[in-house]
Amino acid sequence: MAKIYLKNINKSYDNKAVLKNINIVINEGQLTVLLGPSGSGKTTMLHGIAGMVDFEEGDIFFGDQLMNHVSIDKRNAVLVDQNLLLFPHMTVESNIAFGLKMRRVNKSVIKEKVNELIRLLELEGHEKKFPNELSGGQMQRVAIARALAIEPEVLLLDEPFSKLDIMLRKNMQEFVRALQQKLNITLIMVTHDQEEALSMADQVALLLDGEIKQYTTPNEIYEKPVSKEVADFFGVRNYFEGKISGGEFHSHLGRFSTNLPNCEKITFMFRPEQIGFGEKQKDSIEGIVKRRVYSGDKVVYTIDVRDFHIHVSSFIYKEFNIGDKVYLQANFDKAVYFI
Ligand SMILES: Nc1ncnc2c1ncn2[C@@H]1O[C@H](COP(=O)(O)OP(=O)(O)OP(=O)(O)O)[C@@H](O)[C@H]1O
Repeated sequence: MAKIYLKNINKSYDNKAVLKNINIVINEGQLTVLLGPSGSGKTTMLHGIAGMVDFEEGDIFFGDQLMNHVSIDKRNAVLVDQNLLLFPHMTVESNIAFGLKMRRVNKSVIKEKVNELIRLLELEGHEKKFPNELSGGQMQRVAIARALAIEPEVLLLDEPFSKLDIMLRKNMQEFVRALQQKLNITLIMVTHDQEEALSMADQVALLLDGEIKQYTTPNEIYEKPVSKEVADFFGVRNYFEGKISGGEFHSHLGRFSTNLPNCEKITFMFRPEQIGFGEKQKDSIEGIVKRRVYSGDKVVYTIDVRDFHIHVSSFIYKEFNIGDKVYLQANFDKAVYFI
């Protein structure tokens, strides 16, 4: 069911378009990630949903209710960003209870709710601490607990883990994903980190220069990018251009069998892990190892093929040295292509 619908949204700052004709339906009870590089408009979009920024054109709906002129406090969408803004003079408990106190909720109900959130966010033993006595991850969990206390319809997270170190970041990613699934909340998260987006999201919207270029599942956006610019964002390094005629792909690298129909111009896309090393045979690409970069679980090779560079990643058990002659295998029947 659609929870949030942004319809024909446009926004500009100083005559520069920051959001361009955004149309997106965000599903209820799912984790949707707005992904994109710095300056692509992610935060502006999130702030627009929260009611902190007015869109110039277009409509925003929560369910079937038009929210364009509904103020921040009436939207029931709570934003947590990297600054957290916990109240420094209040304990963990008081921070979490704050929104409920403001709403004049009955004291015993507040106590019950706070205890529940302390348990849920694994903050037991920290109830009486002040924010400066907490670790980064604990502060993050308090901020999320405080946001959840008022039972928002939508939780909005803006780069929530960007200040955490890598281990804590991974823990918090797993924690928040599990929490979102357990509570079945609608969560919209902004990040520029593709790994974070792919590992956490039900749906990913890729924003480039104020436009949504693709909006789909993590698997689909990674495996089947709709354009070269989407593929580039996910770090594709190999594009082979050419034409197809008579069951063969003709390119400057040679001719390769394919079952695609004739076509004057086509670009195949291969990730480094989609090209393999093999024996010399029909359709293999002969090249020389120019560079090898070891990165723990794999080695990434740059292979020189007639002045063209092909990037191949391989598990450690296939070891080649600079100057080695190698034969590459690329399956043009299974590859993604752009026409
Ligand atoms: N209040 C503002 N006044 C003027 N320009 C703004 C304002 N807020 C954002 N911008 C501009 O709008 C563009 C998009 O900004 P936004 O913060 O939405 O991008 P972002 O994708 O969230 O980037 P980041 O990951 O760096 O936060 C940027 O060029 C930014 O400089």
